[in-house]
Amino acid sequence: MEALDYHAEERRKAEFDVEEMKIVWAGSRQAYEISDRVARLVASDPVFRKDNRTMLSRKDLFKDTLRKAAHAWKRIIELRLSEEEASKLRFFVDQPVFTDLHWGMFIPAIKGQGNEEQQQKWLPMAYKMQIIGCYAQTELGHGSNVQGLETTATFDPETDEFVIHSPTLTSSKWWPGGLGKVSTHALIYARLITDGQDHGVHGFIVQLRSLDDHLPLPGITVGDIGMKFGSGAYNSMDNGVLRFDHVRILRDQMLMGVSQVTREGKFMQSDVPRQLVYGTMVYVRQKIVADASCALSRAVCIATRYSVVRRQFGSHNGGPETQVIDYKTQQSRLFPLLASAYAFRFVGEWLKWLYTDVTQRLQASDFSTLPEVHACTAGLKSVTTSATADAIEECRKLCGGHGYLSSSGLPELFAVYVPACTYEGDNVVLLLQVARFLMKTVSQLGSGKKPVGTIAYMGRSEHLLQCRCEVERAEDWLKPNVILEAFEARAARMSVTCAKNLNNFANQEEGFAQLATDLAEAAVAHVQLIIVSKFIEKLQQDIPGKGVKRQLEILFNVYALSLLHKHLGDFVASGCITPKQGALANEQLRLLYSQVHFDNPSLLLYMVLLLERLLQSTSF
Ligand SMILES: CCCCCCCCCCCCCCCCCCCCCCCCCC(=O)SCCNC(=O)CCNC(=O)[C@H](O)C(C)(C)COP(=O)(O)OP(=O)(O)OC[C@H]1O[C@@H](n2cnc3c(N)ncnc32)[C@H](O)[C@@H]1OP(=O)(O)O
Ligand SMILES: Cc1cc2nc3c(=O)[nH]c(=O)nc-3n(C[C@H](O)[C@H](O)[C@H](O)COP(=O)(O)OP(=O)(O)OC[C@H]3O[C@@H](n4cnc5c(N)ncnc54)[C@H](O)[C@@H]3O)c2cc1C
Repeated sequence: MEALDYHAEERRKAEFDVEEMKIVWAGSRQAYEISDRVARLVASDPVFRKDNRTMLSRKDLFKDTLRKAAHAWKRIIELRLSEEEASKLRFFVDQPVFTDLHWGMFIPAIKGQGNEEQQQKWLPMAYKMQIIGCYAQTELGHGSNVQGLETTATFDPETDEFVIHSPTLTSSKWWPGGLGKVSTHALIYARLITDGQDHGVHGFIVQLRSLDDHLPLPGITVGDIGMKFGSGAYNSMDNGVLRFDHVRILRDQMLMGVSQVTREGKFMQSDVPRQLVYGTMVYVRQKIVADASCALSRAVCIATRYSVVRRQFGSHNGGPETQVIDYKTQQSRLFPLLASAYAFRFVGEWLKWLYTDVTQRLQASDFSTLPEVHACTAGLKSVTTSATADAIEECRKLCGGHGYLSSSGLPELFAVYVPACTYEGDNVVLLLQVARFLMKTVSQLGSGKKPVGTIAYMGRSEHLLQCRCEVERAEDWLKPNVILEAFEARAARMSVTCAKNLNNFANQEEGFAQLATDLAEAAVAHVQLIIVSKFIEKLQQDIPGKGVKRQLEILFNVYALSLLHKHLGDFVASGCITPKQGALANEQLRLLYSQVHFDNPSLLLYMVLLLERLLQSTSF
């Protein structure tokens, strides 16, 4: 029987309800229906074709992108699509486009940092796309260090204006998406200077190009920064360079929701944390976490299908060669990636809730969860994008030579995805922000301030510092509470060890610099605990559909135990599990991969079809 027919037979036997699994993946029936509907809309529209992208010149690729953006906008208006449907349409168009920054950063920044009048002035034009904005923060000389930005905004009380200027070459704005060719306006971040005093970095709306002929306005030098990694990929985006030569803007073009400058030039810091100026980055980081599961599921879908169809070696008496999916190494490389896609999906769902919650709290001037939201968005963005970028490359390698062909889809997926490890915050820099949050929490343990939320486990560090995992047999590792305690103990012990070692240094800053690598690793342990705990919480929910919950339990165990195996050094070095227990976890992992194999060959195929069917629920 042909392998593919065989699949059809096996697929029919798949022991879980794929339609229900699709809804689990989408988050709700409504979300699934919207995605399915918009996916069909995009797939049936020839304007949105993407099979030619890697063959186009940069200029033709950019023109193609503009055509798609204009057509998409037209379809959104014609069909009166909701924001959620429009967002899905943008997702399925599936290439970096200037609208990402207009809708994803320029508008949210005005909403989050502008006052009422400014929102009423700018948002209607932005929503109608009468103006196109970009988010111009990074400069040639500074990206991670926002407080090091050099562009100046000097208040001139004579004329009630700010003078925007690029004093040095390194102060040139560099990288902003949509800046190179399209944007008419920019939200620029510059040093606010009034009465000779530097008040740090604030946001200003500056018009760059004429709304009549789209030419740069006087004092503005602007252009594209050129080709980027890969052929098609991110080259559909006009990342640009921007310099100001004493450009004058009205005082009310400084975003005044977080701080203000009066007519007399007096700087007023309202009673909100200055870090709200960073709020747009926090918003995008939480979106990037949700997007990671999509990119990862696409790569795993390609690698699974290849692994099922590809045969190599192992032919007996002229019979068919072995499917590469049968190889233990293929399974141990592929299955954790599928499990990660679901893990990132669920933690992304939770993070979206956390972000919505903090937004509501901010409206009531409740800043209590801001530090945790910063740590969670920074940490999860760092860990999920690093893991996803590595996973897409692993999927390429899982597909042999074919994985290197553009037509496999993997090279383009990789080239578009990998900058996610850098933009919206370099992943190492963000981990160090998480570490700062962890050290602050540990330092407050004795103060009686009870840690809450994702850091609550630190309140049980007494216990976690000496507990021993209750694992005598491999199957003990199938208990969620055993896994959770192991991950909590690892995270707590790594943080407390760092905190103790910091005390060996003359000052916190010196200690932080010397122990940065350990601190980053402690941050990863904390973030991986969050992902594991949110997967467990998902499994505690009511999950309808025959066999759906069972499959998710298998995926949870594959995710958690493959992580434990990968970081076994941390777990053993921190003493929370013994080498023997580590070996039992690995044994259980092999059983998870191959338990179907021993039952009977067709069941192995069934496991693969299970993977495929799981993936079908992701690849809408
Ligand atoms: C098809 C067509 C469709 C058409 C139509 C469609 C319609 C469609 C409609 C819908 C379409 C929708 C599309 C949407 C797409 C979205 C995705 C887009 C993709 C993305 C694309 C790419 C975007 C890329 C953009 C970019 O890349 S944009 C630039 C990103 N750049 C960075 O990310 C800089 C990192 N660096 C820093 O963030 C800081 O520099 C630094 C390190 C924190 C130090 O900051 P510093 O001020 O020095 O502070 P510290 O001294 O370290 O800390 C001092 C104290 O403040 C604390 N604290 C620091 N922060 C924060 C903080 N936030 N919050 C709270 N606290 C904080 C810290 O905990 C400490 O607290 P304490 O310990 O004192 O208690
Ligand atoms: C595709 C793409 C799109 C982008 N879009 C935009 C946009 O629309 N708007 C915008 O404003 N910016 C944008 N950026 C810029 C992006 O935000 C920056 O590249 C990013 O913040 C990193 O800053 P940097 O490039 O200056 O690197 P740096 O901050 O100089 O970091 C360089 C290296 O040094 C390391 N490093 C730096 N500081 C530390 C530290 N304290 N401890 C340890 N290691 C450290 C980092 O890990 C990194 O490896 C984009 C970038 C890319 C690649």
